[in-house]
Amino acid sequence: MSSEAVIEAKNISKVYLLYNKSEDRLKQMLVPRMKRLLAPVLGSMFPRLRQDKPRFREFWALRDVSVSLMPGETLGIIGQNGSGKSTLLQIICGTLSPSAGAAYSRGRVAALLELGAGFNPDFTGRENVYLNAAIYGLSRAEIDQRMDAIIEFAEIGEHIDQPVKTYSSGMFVRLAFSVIANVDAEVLVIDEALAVGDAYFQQKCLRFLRKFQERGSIFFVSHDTGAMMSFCDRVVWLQNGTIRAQGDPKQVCEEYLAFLYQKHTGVEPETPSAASAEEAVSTEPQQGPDVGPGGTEQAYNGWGQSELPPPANDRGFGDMAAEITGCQLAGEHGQILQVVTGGETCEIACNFKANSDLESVIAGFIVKDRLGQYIFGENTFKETASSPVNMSSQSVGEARFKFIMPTLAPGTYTVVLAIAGGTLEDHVQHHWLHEAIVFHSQSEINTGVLLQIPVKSTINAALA
Ligand SMILES: Nc1ncnc2c1ncn2[C@@H]1O[C@H](COP(=O)(O)OP(=O)(O)OP(=O)(O)O)[C@@H](O)[C@H]1O
Repeated sequence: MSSEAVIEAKNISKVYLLYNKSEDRLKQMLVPRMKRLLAPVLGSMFPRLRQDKPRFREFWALRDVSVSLMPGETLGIIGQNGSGKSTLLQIICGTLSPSAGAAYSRGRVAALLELGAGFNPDFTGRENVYLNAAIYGLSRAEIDQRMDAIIEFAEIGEHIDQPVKTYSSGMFVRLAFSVIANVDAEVLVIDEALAVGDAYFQQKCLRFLRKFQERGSIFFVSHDTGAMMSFCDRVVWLQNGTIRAQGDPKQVCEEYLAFLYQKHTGVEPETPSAASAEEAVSTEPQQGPDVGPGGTEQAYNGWGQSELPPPANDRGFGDMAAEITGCQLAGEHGQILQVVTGGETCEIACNFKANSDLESVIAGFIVKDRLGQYIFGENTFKETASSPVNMSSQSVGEARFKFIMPTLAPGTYTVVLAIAGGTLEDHVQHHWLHEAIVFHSQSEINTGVLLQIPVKSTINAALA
């Protein structure tokens, strides 16, 4: 093992023997042995006894792969389905043995691989925490000491005392992640786990992982090139069990995306055209409420007419001199939008209440993707810079942001809402909500970009 690497996999190969029929496996075990026994006696009479025809074909899931993870490094593995990512991780974690090569690790490695791996389905969540944390070397007393933190992080409430066989996949991943987050690991190995949890928990895990990056190393498998680029120091691209490229995340991901794009050329993405986006802006409001894609019909929420729904989640911070009491993402006619496709007129609205006298109130929002990357946002500062909004204690306020929804890559998005006081450069956060609104994009983007905007394209070529 090289002097500094915390994980080193050297010349790893994994070959599976694939049999056409199940009985071939047994024949493969027995027949060559019988032939070897009989050949000395009968071999001269039956020359075919000396021949040994294999009844399987070899499938190389990995072939001569070497990777190392350095201290403090976050290494990403990308690749298409079946490229060997999980196989490599399992070998690194010691849950699968390689056909050739060897993997070593240094320090406490905590892994989140297959969902439910390492959990006993009949044990309760709490019992599984003891089981799992003990595997990572924690004593009973150490686990007792951390149990509250583990339960708090997982946020699965009373389910902690139910058998885990009753858990949803989301609850599983909450508990499993919570354990690995609390065992003082030096290295975390994570296989696409974040794709399973809900949007809130993904955000929470990402906040944890970003903090963990300051002290530990991470081995991270994902199909998500956005995650790789924002999160990893280095990326390895696996293709058919071998390393196709490795190095700078942006460069490797771009090569990978170019490869995928080439593979998919000919499939036209059905994204809204520039014309349809223009229509969305200029369309006159129709009479009565409209239920758009994913919309829930409800009366139009005009200013002061009705209360907005409470925030989807109350995680956040601030001095609470102002408090966000309600919010929504709505379509052009006030219908709440849970699903967007891009190109539709949207409005984010937010109700808030002053808990003390306030000066120069600013409201803002940020749309984040599931990895917590800020995609777009706006605040009211430029509207209020010349005539600041002041509030007296117990008064209420409302902010609205109207925009055309960009065509976002498919997935779940959350909206940060914040009420602050002061200026953009110098302000105090009264109330910041990490995930005040959750919505989903069902666009057809398949080119790996985060979002598409209406673009009018032309191409000219001179005749030879
Ligand atoms: N037990 C097994 N027997 C035979 N083939 C297997 C076995 N386990 C995995 N494979 C094959 O090995 C290849 C690599 O699988 P692996 O799960 O590592 O891919 P992956 O890159 O993690 O894929 P995904 O992104 O879909 O999870 C696949 O073609 C898979 O079918």
